[in-house]
Amino acid sequence: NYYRDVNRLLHAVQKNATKGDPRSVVKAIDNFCRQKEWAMNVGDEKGCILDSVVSEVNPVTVLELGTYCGYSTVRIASLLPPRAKIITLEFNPDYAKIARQVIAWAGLEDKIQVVEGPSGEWIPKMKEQFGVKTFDLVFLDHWKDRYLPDTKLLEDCGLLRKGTILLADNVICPGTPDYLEYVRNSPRYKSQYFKSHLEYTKAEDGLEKSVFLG
Ligand SMILES: O=C(NCCNC(=O)c1cc(-c2ccc(F)cc2)cc(O)c1O)c1cc(O)ncn1
Ligand SMILES: [Mg+2]
Repeated sequence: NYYRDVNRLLHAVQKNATKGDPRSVVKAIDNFCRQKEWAMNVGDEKGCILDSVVSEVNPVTVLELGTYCGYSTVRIASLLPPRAKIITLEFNPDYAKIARQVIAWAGLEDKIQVVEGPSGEWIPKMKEQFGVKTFDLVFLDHWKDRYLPDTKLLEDCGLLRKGTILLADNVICPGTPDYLEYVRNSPRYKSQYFKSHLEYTKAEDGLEKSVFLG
């Protein structure tokens, strides 16, 4: 089952990665997923696109929707300036448990807050619970049918500012058609597609980068 798999992924990190070295944690997960068991991390190919967007935005406040094992959380956090923070939401408690341990192995606990529960319930509480004003970068990688409702929720809660970047994984596979249609046709976004492949496979997938225009 899914939980046993993610536990084996954690053991591969603890066996093959150097404690406190985020890039070795990323490498260990990619090697495990290529050689042993596929897992739904953003992966190395799309991960490079994620890295370039994070480096370009240089965000101080990041929201990640969908932590899973913490692969992209570690990838993003390893590129952030000293005081920058990531809040990452995960619905599934088993995934959250593994992610906290992967994040600890990478030594990035101080930059990352893992929050368990449904994104639809937590987004409206971001300001009061975490003292967030607006997000500089949002990485969407959770349930594909939640991308659009959660984006509208972020707008309605005033958590996006002029220039906030939304970066969405899996817009082709598994696909997020309603979200794509929205960000590509709404006058409030400027959208761009980065063609790539589904993690660890040859299937097409890609990231959609959308700038909120206010
Ligand atoms: O599964 C939960 N989240 C992961 C969302 N992510 C995905 O579903 C995902 C899936 C795929 C994928 C692609 C091809 C394929 F054949 C199978 C899966 C790839 C990805 O890159 C993802 O990101 C989940 C559980 C739960 O109980 N509650 C809230 N969320
Ligand atoms: Mg994904």
